[in-house]
Amino acid sequence: MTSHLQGFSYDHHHIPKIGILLVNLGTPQAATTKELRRYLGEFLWDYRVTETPRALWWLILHGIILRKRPAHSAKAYQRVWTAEGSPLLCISRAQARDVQTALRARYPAPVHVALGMRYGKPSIADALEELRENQAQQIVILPLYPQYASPTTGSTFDAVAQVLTRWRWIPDLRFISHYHDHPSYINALAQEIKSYWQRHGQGDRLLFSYHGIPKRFFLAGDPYHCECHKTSRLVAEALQLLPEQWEVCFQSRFGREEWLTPYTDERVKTLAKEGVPRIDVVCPGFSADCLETLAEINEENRAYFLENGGRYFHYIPALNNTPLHIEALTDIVLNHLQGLMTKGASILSTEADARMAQMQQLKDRD
Ligand SMILES: C=CC1=C(C)c2cc3[nH]c(cc4nc(cc5[nH]c(cc1n2)c(C)c5CCC(=O)O)C(CCC(=O)O)=C4C)c(C)c3C=C
Ligand SMILES: [Fe+2]
Ligand SMILES: [Fe+2]
Repeated sequence: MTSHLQGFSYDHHHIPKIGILLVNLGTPQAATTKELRRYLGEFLWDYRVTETPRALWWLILHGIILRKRPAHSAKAYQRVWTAEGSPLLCISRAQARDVQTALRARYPAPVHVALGMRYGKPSIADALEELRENQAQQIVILPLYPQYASPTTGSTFDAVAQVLTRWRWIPDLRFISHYHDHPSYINALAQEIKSYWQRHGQGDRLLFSYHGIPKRFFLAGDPYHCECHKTSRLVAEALQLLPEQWEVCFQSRFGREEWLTPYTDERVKTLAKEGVPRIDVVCPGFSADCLETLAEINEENRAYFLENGGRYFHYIPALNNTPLHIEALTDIVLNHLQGLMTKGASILSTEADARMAQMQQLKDRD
């Protein structure tokens, strides 16, 4: 079926099939010391994560870290583990399913969404294979890290590129390197916080807590710190908060060197000691609840706050697969798909929109 609107010849069967690759960090397959040793060994061997000379790091990793940390981490994972396994994996699966449903409702060509984990399973290789089997001709890669960081987003790119070195025929590709200021993402955060406050009341201070990175990476030019601050400022503006009502802090430091500051645990203790009775903590850098939010924030930092004289500690859950988050992720993908569709044609973005509408009409006629 061919249509000749606005000078474009458009054959419905030539609308390319789209593959979406959602990626998150990954998680151990069981909350056991043995599996944690394997998982942490893979994760912490990634040069993007440590940027330490290999020979030296091998000695530190195998001689020190992998002796004690796996048992300690296994205990932490056991506290958050569910009947269906790791929360991060369960939630990521639900996100992939729901984004696929939403995209199929909004995009006129066949869409398949696959989930890949940077470390562990399902791997990025598994997910790309799933897209290949579904004959995806164009692939959009969406790492589920709103703020770009080399150890997370950059490492995802490396892993995708590594798999593609074995592909004969490389599809059209689009890599979404960040969405820290996308209006739909900011809106989802602001609405979820507002709705939380409507149900539980609003605290005296809102802490935006992000996973840290070594300060060394920031000084070398990683945009992560800046993007965390921008997300927080945009959400605070959307909520019409005064400067004294919110602050940014960084959690989950690892190793001895200095990381991004202020540290979440120190701020939580200080606020309690200063007599701030109630704080709300939100973690916009985690697209899904995981060990770092469920155990570190909602258990450990809650305890620090209450032990030091704080009265009420409220953790506002991650966006997970809430409808507004799915809508935001779908919007982000669609923005990039429009870019892919206009490839090779010199048309303005308004005309690209018109073409989308035209394709939708073709679909409706089927
Ligand atoms: C959201 C962004 C993340 C950044 C940036 C990040 C950097 C980073 N992380 C480590 C070390 C560890 N992180 C661990 C867990 C973990 N980290 C993220 C996200 C970011 N990390 C998530 C979502 C998770 C949870 C995974 C889960 O299964 O629930 C761990 C493992 C747990 C533990 O043993 O503490 C380590 C180790 C470094 C070194 C780093 C930046 C250089
Ligand atoms: Fe799938
Ligand atoms: Fe981490």
